[in-house]
Amino acid sequence: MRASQQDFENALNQVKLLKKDPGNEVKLRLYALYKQATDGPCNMPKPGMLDFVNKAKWDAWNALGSLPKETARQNYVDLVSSLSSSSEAPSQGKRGADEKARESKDILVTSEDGITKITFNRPTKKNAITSQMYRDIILALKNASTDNTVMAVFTGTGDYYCSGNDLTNFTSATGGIEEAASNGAVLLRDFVNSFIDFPKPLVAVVNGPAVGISVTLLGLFDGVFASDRATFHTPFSQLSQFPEACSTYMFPKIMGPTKAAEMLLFGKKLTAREAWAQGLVTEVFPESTFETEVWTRLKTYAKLPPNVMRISKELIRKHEKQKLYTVNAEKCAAALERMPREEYAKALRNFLFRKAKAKL
Ligand SMILES: CCCC/C=C/CC(=O)SCCNC(=O)CCNC(=O)[C@H](O)C(C)(C)COP(=O)(O)OP(=O)(O)OC[C@H]1O[C@@H](n2cnc3c(N)ncnc32)[C@H](O)[C@@H]1OP(=O)(O)O
Repeated sequence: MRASQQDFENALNQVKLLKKDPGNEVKLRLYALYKQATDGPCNMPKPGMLDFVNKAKWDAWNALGSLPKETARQNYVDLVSSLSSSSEAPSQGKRGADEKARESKDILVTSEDGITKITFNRPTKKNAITSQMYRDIILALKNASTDNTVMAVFTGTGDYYCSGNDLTNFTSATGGIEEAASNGAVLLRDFVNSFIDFPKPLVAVVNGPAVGISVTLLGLFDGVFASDRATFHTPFSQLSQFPEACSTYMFPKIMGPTKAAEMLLFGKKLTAREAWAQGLVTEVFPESTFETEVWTRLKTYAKLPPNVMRISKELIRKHEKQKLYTVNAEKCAAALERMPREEYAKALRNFLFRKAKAKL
């Protein structure tokens, strides 16, 4: 099958997220194929002998002669796909071997009655998600995809469901904010893809306030059961960040564009009942009976025929999957290229030093 314009655009985003520098030779080839696919055969005057960089680029493009645009586009997509898989394969192999045995204290994974329960378990930090927790969740979902789990359920320990990304995650990166942004973008892409790909029913038991990525992800869940104590807050503009987890696509679909903008642009915090009225939450329960009622319900659902639920989910998700990957890759690329670094750094400083300021 020929690569479409959309495949080409996905590949352009994919290149920005490569974990390893592919080297000059490959970069020249990518440049040449890109130019051929977009502008056609080389039409630039030859640079002078001493203009080494532009001369090398011109040579690579010119060498493609009259290769048709469509073929160049296909070759570009194929080359990026081979680079993406070769840069990911070794680390995934390694991860599979040593992470399986890892005990995670901040993400608890238990299995009972066909339900794999994945618990944010860092209550002293309101269950903020560290880089390791992202990796633990990717692994937990991968395992639950293939073992005898019927459904996976997320919940939190303590008074919060989850306070979102740990804002100190990338402040200690040795390579500064650029390295932090690049590592964060790759981790985020893999993390969100693991929710897009999860093949079985996925449910959130929102026991308390939810912030940031723990809210945006809910658009990818099949059921969201909330205590009436829960709130839903996405303060992205306040933090100089862009909404992630495909929420720019899913939230307008779920609640309509103006209500989605109220959350994602203006950071309006919703009560559980408001979130239910917008369609983000399936059902709200009184705090006093929340745990008993929800878990009784989920145990009943987990007795439904697993294969039928899996195939139904596949039929529901199938037409959206490619779109979701694209939206996810776009957001990660935007975080790398378009995030206003100064404003973000200022928002982080405000959070990190807020307690000291409050004492003044
Ligand atoms: C690679 C993937 C990148 C994905 C990006 C995702 C984007 C997001 O998720 S954006 C959302 C980020 N989250 C926030 O902005 C919330 C920040 N936290 C707060 O506003 C408040 O802590 C709170 C409203 C959640 C709770 O306030 P409260 O006064 O009740 O408690 P605190 O004393 O503030 O918190 C207790 C303790 O927990 C630490 N903490 C809470 N949330 C976070 C967090 N998100 N990151 C890091 N640390 C957090 C807080 O600093 C306190 O720690 P100390 O007791 O050590 O001071």
